[in-house]
Amino acid sequence: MDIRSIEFRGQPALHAVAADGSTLTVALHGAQVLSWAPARGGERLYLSPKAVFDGQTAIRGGIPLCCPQFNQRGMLPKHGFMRNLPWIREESGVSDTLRLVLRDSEATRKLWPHAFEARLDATLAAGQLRTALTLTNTGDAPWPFSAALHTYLRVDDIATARLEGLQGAPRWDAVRDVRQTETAAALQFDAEFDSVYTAPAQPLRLVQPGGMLEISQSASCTETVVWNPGAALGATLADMPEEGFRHMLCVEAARIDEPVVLAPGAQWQGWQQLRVL
Ligand SMILES: O=P(O)(O)OC[C@H]1O[C@@H](O)[C@H](O)[C@@H](O)[C@@H]1O
Repeated sequence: MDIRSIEFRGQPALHAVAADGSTLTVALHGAQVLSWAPARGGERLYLSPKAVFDGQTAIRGGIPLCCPQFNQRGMLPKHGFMRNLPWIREESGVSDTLRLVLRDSEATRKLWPHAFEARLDATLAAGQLRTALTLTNTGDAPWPFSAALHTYLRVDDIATARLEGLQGAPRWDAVRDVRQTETAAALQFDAEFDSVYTAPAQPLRLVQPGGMLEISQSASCTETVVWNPGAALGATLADMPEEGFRHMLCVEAARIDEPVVLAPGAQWQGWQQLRVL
């Protein structure tokens, strides 16, 4: 894989081209994947044309890394701080993998008093992208964390997109604050949708008239979050165009209901894999 440093909307990023012609763009800010275009079928991720690239604000789209907190479930900024900081590139030692690393610093310790190393490995294969987040406790006391690979999948039209594979999964519907078992064989989206599911063992499938994408995640990611803001909430998001919600669906590999407590020296990894079917 050929990896080059580029500027993307004025900010430092890496652009990788794999042997089969598929491409990947990752911002150093947040180690956020911004684009994945397999050789067949073009771009698969949604990046808002109004996303803010100022080296501080969380970027709307691609694959934000939410860590060490999910959403507002804690005292840290929403979705933690890792998506708001610059990561650095390191050699992965593997030709198909791009690696970025974030270690604790004065800035992180002000928010969260723990010694850590976070690593993002983005691995390209034909028609396939795997993003793996690895956390290591580099300190001498245990700490708890939550995490999510908050993937914005590109959809042609949310009205015709279906997400299969969650039937039978325990669901917390955050919009209605209702807990239930999912009954639908295929989720459809016609309004705000924000739910946390117990992750099923089998992969999910995003089905659109134009094709299918398989979404799988590591067993260490015990939840799958599905989010689309819908028209009303979408209109309030300053960094998304009014019609932006029609072209995205977040399917997130997450570890949130039971945070991991990482012992000194211990390591945790969670991954999500996207595969064109
Ligand atoms: O606007 P943010 O901070 O990137 O968060 C986006 C969304 O992220 C999702 O994971 C949450 O389930 C939603 O509740 C949240 O609104």
